[in-house]
Amino acid sequence: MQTLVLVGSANFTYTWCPLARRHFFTLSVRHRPKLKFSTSSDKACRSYIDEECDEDFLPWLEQKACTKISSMLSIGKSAHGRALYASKPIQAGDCILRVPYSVQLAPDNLPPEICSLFGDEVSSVSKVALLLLHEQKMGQKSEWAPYIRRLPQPFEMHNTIFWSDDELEMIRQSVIYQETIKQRNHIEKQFMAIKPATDQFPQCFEDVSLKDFAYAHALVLWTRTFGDDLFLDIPVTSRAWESSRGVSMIPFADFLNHDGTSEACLMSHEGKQLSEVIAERDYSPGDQVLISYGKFSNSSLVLDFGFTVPYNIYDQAQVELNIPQHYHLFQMKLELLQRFKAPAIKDVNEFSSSEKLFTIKEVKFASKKGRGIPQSFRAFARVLCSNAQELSDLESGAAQSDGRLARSPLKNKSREIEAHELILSKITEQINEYDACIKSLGPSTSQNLVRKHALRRQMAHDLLTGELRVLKSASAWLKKYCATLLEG
Ligand SMILES: C[S@@+](CC[C@H](N)C(=O)[O-])C[C@H]1O[C@@H](n2cnc3c(N)ncnc32)[C@H](O)[C@@H]1O
Repeated sequence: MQTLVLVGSANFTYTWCPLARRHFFTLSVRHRPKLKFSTSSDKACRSYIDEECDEDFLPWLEQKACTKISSMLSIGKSAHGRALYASKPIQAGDCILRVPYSVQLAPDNLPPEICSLFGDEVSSVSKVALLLLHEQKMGQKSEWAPYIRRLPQPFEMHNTIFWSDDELEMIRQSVIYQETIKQRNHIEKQFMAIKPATDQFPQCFEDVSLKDFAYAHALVLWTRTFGDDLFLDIPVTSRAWESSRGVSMIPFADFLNHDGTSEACLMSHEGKQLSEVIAERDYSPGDQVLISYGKFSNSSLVLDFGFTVPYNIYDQAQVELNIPQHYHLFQMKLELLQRFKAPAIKDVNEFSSSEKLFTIKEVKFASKKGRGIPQSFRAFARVLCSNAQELSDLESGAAQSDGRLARSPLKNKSREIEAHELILSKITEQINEYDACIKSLGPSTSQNLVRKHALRRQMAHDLLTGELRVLKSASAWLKKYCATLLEG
């Protein structure tokens, strides 16, 4: 992306785009729709405008907020649903939208008599999900009706929790398969937790099923990305941001679509009690304005947002190392790894299960250090391949340095090769499985596929090919590393 604008201050909190805590944001212009240009730029950007939504939505929201929200953006239609387009020339530094907290939907919008019945186990996301269902049930009487009816319908949602068993089978190879099941279980537990309270208000929640709740939950969704040290424990939401009011849905701003290469982000300004987006560059009328939801891999995107991008530079793959309990000096190695608290090993249970999932990112072939393959993974393999004397050397080496075990190449070259070949063999196994899985997806052009299934098949393809690309990059680097050691 191009120029960056410094807009941060102590009063800003940056959410929804968790990594963009760098105090600068950019907006990007992509997928400019084919416009029928006329002499008037105003006319030019009208051909893709969602007339029905554009005419009443913003005036309604501005009236509710008692303030101007945007004079520069129009609501339009894109290949990815609703989107925001520049309606007039925008210059770098312009504030293109500003949504006060007062017109954001947060847990405290739920009637207090309902909220007071919830225990701590009911999450903020579940509360906002219930709020959506409550407002939906009120129909036109809801003060949020113009917003609620513009939210995607269940049939438009493609998060993996909504995939059928057959569809999920397409991605069994990916860690997303298990994450999807975990997320379904989480939603079910949340539903059980809210039910005693909602049962007391049949007028508001009668007939609300787990399916309805899962739909509303996915619109707000809080989850954690996994396997990536950078993202661990950082909340991710599908249409919601987090502010001092808790997880909040921000009407209008949530019509912005995602571009992973953009640095753009929506900022919440606690002092002014509003969320805003500042333009960092000029826009012409008709440009679609996109922001980044975060530096997410396709696995995060498909799980949390229900879409993938064809080539995702943030893709990553998980490799599992299963070590048999009878492995040479198994207990001694586990004890050593635990004592030195290698980041790869979190707790005793993980040790005794003898399994570890490592997250790999794309490795540049020319990279000297093999950036992308976690150091913890290589250290783990080094420890596993060492004999008793070498373990003792590793232990004293760690104690004398920064306390981290086996971070440098093993002195014994053939042992270093053995450790990396162990990783390589796991990755090769996985590459073969991914290859087979991708082949079994069948051709993308099959006439027999209904649109929904074709879309999900394409997502499965994007997901698997991205993870395969990452695995292959690691494999190529490891082969080169071992060959160099052999030659040396
Ligand atoms: C915050 S909403 C953005 C507005 C949305 N298009 C709508 O119609 O309301 C996020 C949703 O938009 C869609 N979306 C956003 N960016 C996308 C992209 N780059 N590719 C595909 N779908 C995208 C996905 O359905 C996603 O769950």
